[in-house]
Parts: sequence; C-alpha cells; structure tokens
Amino acid sequence: MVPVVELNDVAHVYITDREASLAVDHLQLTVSAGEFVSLVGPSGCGKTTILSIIAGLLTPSHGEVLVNGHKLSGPTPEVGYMLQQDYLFPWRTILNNALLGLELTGRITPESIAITSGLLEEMGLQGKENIYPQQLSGGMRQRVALVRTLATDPSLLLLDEPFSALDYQTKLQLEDLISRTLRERNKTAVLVTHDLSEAIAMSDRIILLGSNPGRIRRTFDVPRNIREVLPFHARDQEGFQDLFHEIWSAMELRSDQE
Ligand SMILES: Nc1ncnc2c1ncn2[C@@H]1O[C@H](COP(=O)(O)OP(=O)(O)OP(=O)(O)O)[C@@H](O)[C@H]1O
Repeated sequence: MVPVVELNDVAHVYITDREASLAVDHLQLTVSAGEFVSLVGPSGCGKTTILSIIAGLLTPSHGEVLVNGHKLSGPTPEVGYMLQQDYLFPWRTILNNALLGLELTGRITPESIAITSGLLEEMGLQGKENIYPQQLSGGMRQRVALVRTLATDPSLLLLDEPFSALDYQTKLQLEDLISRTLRERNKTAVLVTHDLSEAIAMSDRIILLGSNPGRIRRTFDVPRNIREVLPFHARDQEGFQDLFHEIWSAMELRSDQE
C-alpha cells in the first residue's frame, strides 16, 4: 500500500539576512495509512519545520515529500493542520468557522454542511452552531478547530501541540476524543508534542529527534496493549512506564554518546 507520507532525504536551510542555518537534515520518514506517529525532541530540533514541510507550507531545500504517492508542491486538501492556537475567526459563528476549509476549497454543499453539523454534534457541540467563539471555553474551541480540520476529510492530520494551551483535565478528555475520532475514520496523524506521556498514550510510533541540525535519532514502537486502549487508560497499561523511561533516557543521552 502507498504510504500516506514519505519524506525522502529532506533537508531545510533557513536563510535570514545574517545567516543560513540548517534546521533539519537527512530526514527519511514513512507514515502508513491509519498510523499515528509522534515527533518528540528538544526545543529547536525542527518539529514544526517538519510539519510545515509536510503541510506544503514550506518547500524543503533538499529532498522530496510524497503525500499519497504524489509529490507535494504546496498545500493540499489531503493534509489538515491543527495548531496549538485554534485560530477561530471571532466574527464567524461556530458553524461558519467549522465550514471555513470547505468554503476555501469550494466544497460547500448541503451534504457537506450536514456532515459538519454532525461532526460538531459528535464533539459535544450541539446547540452551539450559531454562537461565536468567544462564548466557548478553550477546550470547546479546540474541538471546533478539530471539526474544521476534519470537515474537509483530509487523509492526514498534522497536530502541532494541539493540547498544550489547555488545562490538564480538558487535555486528557480531548486526547481521548481525538484518538477515538481518528481511529474510527482510519485517519493518519503526525503529532508534535513536548509531553512524552501524551506521545506514548496516543501513538503507534514515536520518533525521537536530535538537534543541530534536526535529525531522526531513534524510533520507538508502542506496544500493542498500550495502543489498543484510549490515551487516558493507556497510561495505566503494563509497559507504559518502561517505555517512558526508555525514551526519556534516550533523550537525555547526547547524540555523540550513542
Ligand atoms: N522562520 C525561521 N527563520 C530562521 N530560522 C528558523 C525559522 N523557523 C525556525 N527556525 C530555526 O530552525 C530550527 C528548528 O525550529 P523549529 O521551530 O522547527 O523547532 P521545534 O522543534 O518545533 O521547536 P520548539 O519545540 O521550540 O517548538 C531552530 O533552530 C529555529 O531557530
């Protein structure tokens, strides 16, 4: 089966007035359909750069990116991007915010509106369609952002720290909701997070990056018993703490000690 994402020897150099800096180098990465992969690593190792490249927002200086077997040359509806901030427009109602992606891609139809309303309901936002973002809590707003991302039916979702601005309880609830929603639809996802336990609880595979320049250092497969349950209960599964410590130790180890 064709992978949903393939990065072949991708590198990126940021060029500013003062310098050129190699942000990521020699990236080789394949993500299969239905897989949930997390990118973890120290600040500045290139996690956001990699997501921007996969989103088609940044053209890599070297190498190529394939999405569903096609070479990426810019943003595509096949890839949805969800960020830490929800970026809802305050002047649009919840439903109209959720419909934004469909509107921008010229796909507003009675059917797509009904599907989006159904998604809002699934996210516990029934009755909120005609109110405005400022009337919602942070967790609710992130759920609207998720609906907006899912409404265009992308095969791949890029999640850049989508829970980091939320309180702990809301974050755990949203992790379960997103995990269940993506699994039910067999969506593929790449998550960037600073929270290692979140990465283990949500993923099939964890990619540890090192910095200067950003490179893949190690990959960890999450055991089946952890993957099979939703994130909240995954944390209680046998082997969870062992994997946490294994990845943590690898993070602490400098790359020159490997
Ligand atoms: N627009 C830019 N211009 C110049 N350098 C940049 C730019 N964006 C990122 N960088 C540099 O590229 C490197 C990777 O940055 P990136 O934001 O991808 O890392 P990150 O792992 O997502 O960091 P964090 O965990 O802090 O969010 C860093 O050294 C950063 O300073």
